[in-house]
Formats: sequence, structure tokens, C-alpha cells
Amino acid sequence: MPEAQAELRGVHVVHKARSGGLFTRDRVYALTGADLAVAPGETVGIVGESGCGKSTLARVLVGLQPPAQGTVRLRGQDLWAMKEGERRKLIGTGVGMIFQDPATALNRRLPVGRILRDPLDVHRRGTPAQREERVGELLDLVGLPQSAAGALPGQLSGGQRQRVAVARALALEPGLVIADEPTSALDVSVRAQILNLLLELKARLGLSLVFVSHDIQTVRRMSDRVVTMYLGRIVEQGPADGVPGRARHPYTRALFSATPGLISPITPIPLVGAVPSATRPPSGCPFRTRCWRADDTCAAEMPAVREEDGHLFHCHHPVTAGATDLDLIQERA
Ligand SMILES: Nc1ncnc2c1ncn2[C@@H]1O[C@H](COP(=O)(O)OP(=O)(O)OP(=O)(O)O)[C@@H](O)[C@H]1O
Repeated sequence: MPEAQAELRGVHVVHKARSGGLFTRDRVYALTGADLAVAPGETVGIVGESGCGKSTLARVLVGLQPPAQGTVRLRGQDLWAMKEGERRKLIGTGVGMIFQDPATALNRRLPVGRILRDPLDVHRRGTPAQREERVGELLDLVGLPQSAAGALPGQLSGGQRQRVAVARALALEPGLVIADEPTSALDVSVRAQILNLLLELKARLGLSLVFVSHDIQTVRRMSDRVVTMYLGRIVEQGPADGVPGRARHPYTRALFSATPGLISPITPIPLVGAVPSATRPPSGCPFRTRCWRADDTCAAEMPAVREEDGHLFHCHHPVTAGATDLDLIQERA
């Protein structure tokens, strides 16, 4: 197997909890025991309810968040075993990051040309003339006119600004791009354009892409593999074309059945109760408090990973392969 662009092994992220702006004694278990490898040229989509740890996973992958435990490798190199200068260089040249809101991610005071040249200057890429040339290439790459180089971000539309953010992420020719909700701050009318641009660039440049979104339909369309998260844990990974029908974890099935237009039954598999607090996750399987299949074993121990039919999942009582959503709704009732 070719070396992964990025790899997490047993990664935990724990934050100090805050209340009213002050830290408390509680800990937020934002990411627990995450194992994930992103292959060259692959798109991995991350889904899950708000607060399940999607952004934390993305931040760990790009080295913005150090793990409390576990290893993070970029192109085979252990990020947090490196000297800081080397780590910054590897991250700076190896990964591009696209954030949710280009209005806040781009420096409002700098013209687009400077924004795009900045990473080239920082990493001393080529001569000054080559850097200028590269700025022109980047504008072309994302479908912006050369005249955009002189514009301030505020003079551009939301879609154009996100194109600048994409160009900046690609400036140093990274092998991996992480896009965290890249279209959720944009008008619906331009979302498809940015998604198509990402798909086109990924194919043209052979990029690996990690795509984080609430929008399950979009994740399926963009991804080769879908990763489902729940309460700080990766609970399932499987091929995008096998989700939702072939997913084995009850949570993945419930999450996808709640997506309009994806599944035949009109009623989704009901999820009863709220997501527990990330400061006090349940013992054993994190989903057991809302799972209709849970028993004492689920409370006693976290299920080890199992692999069947291309799906990796953590569940003591996985859904039978081939069960329809209607079967699960009846079972749930
Ligand atoms: N800096 C921080 N300090 C304290 N808690 C944090 C911090 N960052 C994230 N968290 C908590 O960690 C958990 C995971 O957060 P994260 O932002 O990764 O989730 P998410 O799935 O991306 O959520 P959303 O979809 O709403 O963006 C949440 O409980 C969140 O409140």
C-alpha cells in the first residue's frame, strides 16, 4: 500500500472545559482514540452531529492541534516528534487548509496577490519573479481573472473569496487539502461551484482531500470514503457508495436515514434522547445511551474495531449486512 498522506494512530484531544468564559475543572473529550489514514488521491468525508469532534480531527490532521496522546504522521513523518521548525515546514508545504468562512480566514487589509504570495515568501519558494508567476497560475487554477490580484477580499463576492482561499491552500502544491465546512458560509447558489472546483482540482492535481461537513449528501458526493463520528470517536469508516445501505453501525444508519432524499422510508430511524456531554461521555460505547441495540456489554466495554465488507466499525451488535432501513425502523419500534 502506498504511504498515507496523513495518519492518526490512537489520537486523543482533551480540552479544559469553559463556563462563562472561565476554565473549570472539567475536561472536554473532543477526540478519543482516533485511527485514520488518508491515502494519496483519496477523499475522506467526515460526518457527525454538531460537537462530535469533526473540526478537532481536521485541526489535528493539519498540526494545528497537538494530541494529548497518540501519533500524527504527515507523509510518514511523526509531526510531534519533530523539531518545531521542521514541523512548521512540513505542515506549511504538505497540507493546505480551507476554512468555513473566507471572510474571516483572509486578511482583509491585503490585496489578493499578496495573500497568495505570502506562503511562497515564507517558504522562500523560487525567485521573486517566479513567485509572481505562481500567483498568476494560482488565479488561473481557481478560475479568477488576473485582475483579482489587486483586489482586497472585501471587494470580492463570497464565492470569489473562497476561490482565493482555495488558491492560497494550493500555493505550495500540498499533497493533502483539508476543507472544513468549505461551503456552509456561502450562498446556496455558489456552493455547487466551489464543490465542483474542489473536485476538478483534486482530479487534476491528484490531491488527497479531507472534507468535513454537516451536509451528508454533499459528503457522499465528494468522498471516496465516509468517516462517521460520535461524541469524539470515529465509530465507522466505509466506502461512500456503500453508505447508507451497507453501513454496520446503528448510529451511521440512523444519521443517514435522517437525511432527506437519501432513503426510501419517509420516517427516519428515530434517535431518542440527547447526545451526552463531551465532559462526561458514557462508559463503553459512546452511542449506547441512544442505541436500540445496546445491552450490558455495550456499557462495560468500548467495542474493538471490526472489519467486514470494506467497513471498519466499533459496535458489539452491528446491524446485519443487507438490513433495510424499514427493517431497522421495525426493529427499533
Ligand atoms: N478550544 C476548546 N476548548 C474547549 N472545548 C472545545 C474547544 N474546541 C472544541 N471544544 C469542544 O470539543 C468538542 C468537539 O468540538 P468540534 O468543534 O471538534 O466539533 P464539531 O463536530 O466540529 O462541531 P461543529 O459541527 O458544531 O463545528 C465539542 O464538545 C466542543 O465544544
